[in-house]
Amino acid sequence: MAVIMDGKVAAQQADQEFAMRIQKLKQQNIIPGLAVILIGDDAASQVYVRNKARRARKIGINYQLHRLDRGITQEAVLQLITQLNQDTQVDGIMVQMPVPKQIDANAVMNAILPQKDVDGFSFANIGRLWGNAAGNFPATPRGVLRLLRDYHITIEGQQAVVVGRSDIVGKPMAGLLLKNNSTVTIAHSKTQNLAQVTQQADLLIVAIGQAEFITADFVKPGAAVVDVGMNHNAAGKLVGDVDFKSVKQIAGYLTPVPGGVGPMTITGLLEQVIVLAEQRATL
Ligand SMILES: Nc1nc2c(c(=O)[nH]1)N[C@@H](CN(C=O)c1ccc(C(=O)N[C@@H](CCC(=O)O)C(=O)O)cc1)CN2
Ligand SMILES: [Mg+2]
Repeated sequence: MAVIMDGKVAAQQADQEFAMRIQKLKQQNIIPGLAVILIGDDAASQVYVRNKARRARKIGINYQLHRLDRGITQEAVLQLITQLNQDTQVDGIMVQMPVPKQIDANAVMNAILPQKDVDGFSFANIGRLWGNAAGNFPATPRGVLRLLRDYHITIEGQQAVVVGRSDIVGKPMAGLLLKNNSTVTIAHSKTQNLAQVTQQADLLIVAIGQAEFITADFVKPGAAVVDVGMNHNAAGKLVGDVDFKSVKQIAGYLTPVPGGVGPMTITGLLEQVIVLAEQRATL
């Protein structure tokens, strides 16, 4: 039976560490600032943004939410970003995804100053990730790495398979695993013989957006399996991309949904904000 990697507990522990780091910054008169832009009324986004606000404020981050109407123009969003780019109290800016159709997500993300782009979605930061330079990297992959480390799971030299190639999770996850010396394969919906590929994985990271798709026959015995998926099954229950019941019998480690990667995504974001404020403190 797999060890269940508890993202809620790991996130609480991280928050304690973050609160202490922020205390130190406050002694230097630095308060980490995070500005979140939420466009429209996507129901899931409202929940995530609320969770971010609660955790950010609890540890002492100066959190500001900018709620924009679903019909807002791209120009108005860019104007707000310009204003936040210039605000010296704001260390990090992020635009909650997804955005409405009239907004060009790439244009918006690239308008954020690379050093304030806490999501690491701008081309400048993507280049830094793959160019092996220091930069801001996406929250979910950061959170996943932290969770693996908290459970003392070896990353270096291991066969890692990332299933999914999204810009938010799959690609940056692969980049960060490579940076940490895993041997990395990216598989996706067009991969042939997917089970044969995933069966090689010591670290299996799944982000394909298909409810309970990865069953025990995809998993190497003893592997660490990380489920990034969030789907609603036929009964309306929140489930991951991994079939928890069967995979639990064969994996060495497994994340639940909910309570696995989700809370660690917020951890990854908060940590990036604090790192940026710590950099400001050294200026
Ligand atoms: N600009 C960004 N947009 C989005 C990101 C991102 O990192 N940057 N990631 C996701 C949404 N997300 C954070 O923004 C996020 C998703 C899920 C959770 C979470 O805590 N999930 C809970 C379940 C919550 C529920 O009941 O629905 C869990 O898994 O336990 C936090 C943050 C897409 N957009
Ligand atoms: Mg998904």
